[in-house]
Amino acid sequence: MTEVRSAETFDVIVIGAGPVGENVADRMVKGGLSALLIESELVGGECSYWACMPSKALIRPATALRAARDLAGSREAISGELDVAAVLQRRNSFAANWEDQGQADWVSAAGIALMRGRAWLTGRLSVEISAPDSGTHLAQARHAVVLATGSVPNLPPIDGLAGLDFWGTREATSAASIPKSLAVLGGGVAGTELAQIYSRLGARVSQLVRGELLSNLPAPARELVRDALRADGVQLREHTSPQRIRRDSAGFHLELDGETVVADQLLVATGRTPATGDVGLAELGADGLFSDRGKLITDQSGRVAGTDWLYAVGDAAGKVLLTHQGKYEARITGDAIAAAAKGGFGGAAEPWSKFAQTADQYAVPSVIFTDPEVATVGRSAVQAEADGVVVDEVSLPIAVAGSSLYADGYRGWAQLLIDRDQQVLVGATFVGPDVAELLHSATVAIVGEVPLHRLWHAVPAYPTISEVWLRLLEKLGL
Ligand SMILES: Cc1cc2nc3c(=O)[nH]c(=O)nc-3n(C[C@H](O)[C@H](O)[C@H](O)COP(=O)(O)OP(=O)(O)OC[C@H]3O[C@@H](n4cnc5c(N)ncnc54)[C@H](O)[C@@H]3O)c2cc1C
Ligand SMILES: NC(=O)c1ccc[n+]([C@@H]2O[C@H](COP(=O)([O-])OP(=O)(O)OC[C@H]3O[C@@H](n4cnc5c(N)ncnc54)[C@H](O)[C@@H]3O)[C@@H](O)[C@H]2O)c1
Repeated sequence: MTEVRSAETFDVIVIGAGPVGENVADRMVKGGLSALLIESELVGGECSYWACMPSKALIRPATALRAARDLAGSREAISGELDVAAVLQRRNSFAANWEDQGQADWVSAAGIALMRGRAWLTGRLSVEISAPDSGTHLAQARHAVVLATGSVPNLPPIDGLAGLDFWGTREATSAASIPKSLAVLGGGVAGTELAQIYSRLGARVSQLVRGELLSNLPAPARELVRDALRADGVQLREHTSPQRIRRDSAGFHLELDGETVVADQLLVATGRTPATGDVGLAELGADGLFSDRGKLITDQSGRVAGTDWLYAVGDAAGKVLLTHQGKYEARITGDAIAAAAKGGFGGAAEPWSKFAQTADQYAVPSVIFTDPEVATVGRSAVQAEADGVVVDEVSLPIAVAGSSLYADGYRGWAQLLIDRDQQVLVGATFVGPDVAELLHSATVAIVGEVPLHRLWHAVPAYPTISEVWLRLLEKLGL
């Protein structure tokens, strides 16, 4: 029989100390509850060590160099190439050298109890923790258990792949050196950002995309990113997928229809799935927790269908796989649990209320940190149509005084989607160097449902790239 080393009771238990788990625990402690946070790897999760932080740290120096090259005057001052060792060193510091003491200290200062080990749901409000060095522990929650277990990479069913030692995004974001050649499988956000990074850091990169590159984007946005990848030397192959992959002393061989791509290293970036398959949910014996697509069914407050005690947030909930949106869900869910524990909230939350994750449906901002950047928020034309909203589209190249001053030969594109009946913004896309900081203006307009006739009075400063707003509104007839 397994020896139980401790048994403790907390108001709430959070499984997974990524950015989302940390935030939901913090919010509940601020709401007056005691919280236990359980982590099996590094406190800080995927984002801090193998995703957002190291990937963006790898990208930035090459983007800054390109920006300097695009300006007469600063271009002439450039006398060398990127210092790859310095780029990797800077990346290491942004990944905290893969040590989590700083984050563990934050957890402790926030008044959250931390236990290291793998958690497993054993029943209603009950969790078992297998700690690497101290055996098995039990923990009981009075009010709620929150799953913030993140997501795991998908493995495409390609003949030969499963047995090979290839890179996932973890290896690509933490690599100590740059391979001479890299084959990237996947044309989503991660594959595209990393294809460009590795090309700019000196690898010969081939990117293989089953369908279209960044297929959810409008065509002109995809075209600008495609052009940039090709200009960086990425061999981009769309509408293709390897039938077989093998490895020998010459490297990885990706066998396509009629040709074989050979590369020293292979990066597989073909999407992620919520990490909810290995936490004891199946053994709970509860029905109806999962949708047909294998995702937990959660309500607006993050509570799992058919339960009054189990919640899921962030990648684990599978609604939006982005750090900032997971942290938004964490704030809403944490507040809902704290309020419910005090009898201040029960039942279903009103849309846009303190306890509803309404922005998940209507206003998710997202930035693809390629160069040019792609910044999107809200609904696409396809999503709007599916919601029964008739939209008017307006788009144009970004060509204003601010953009021409910003870079010689600035290339960009912007699109707004307008709800024809309500005359409010429902979606926006900006593509171009440094457009990420434009995005929040569109997010505010969507969340605030600002009428176009009022938006007309939001005057962009001259000369900034934001002037594109004015051109778009003029094109709409204002
Ligand atoms: C290459 C890459 C780049 C990205 N870049 C961005 C970006 O620029 N911006 C952005 O917004 N998003 C980005 N993302 C997405 C972002 O990383 C995730 O959305 C975010 O990490 C989700 O946070 P989370 O806390 O839900 O999960 P995670 O960060 O995955 O944390 C979950 C934690 O739970 C732990 N855990 C799991 N199961 C158990 C268990 N049974 N017991 C105990 N602990 C457990 C894990 O060890 C992990 O630490 C990127 C993703 C990738 C792959
Ligand atoms: N800047 C950011 O915010 C950022 C950066 C990287 C990742 N992320 C997040 O991380 C998550 C994972 O990123 P991702 O790029 O892996 O996922 P993704 O869903 O964006 O893209 C997956 C890609 O893999 C391809 N694919 C899937 N199955 C395949 C198969 N069997 N064979 C060939 N290709 C296949 C898809 O066609 C698609 O091109 C995303 O949901 C994204 O939100 C965000």
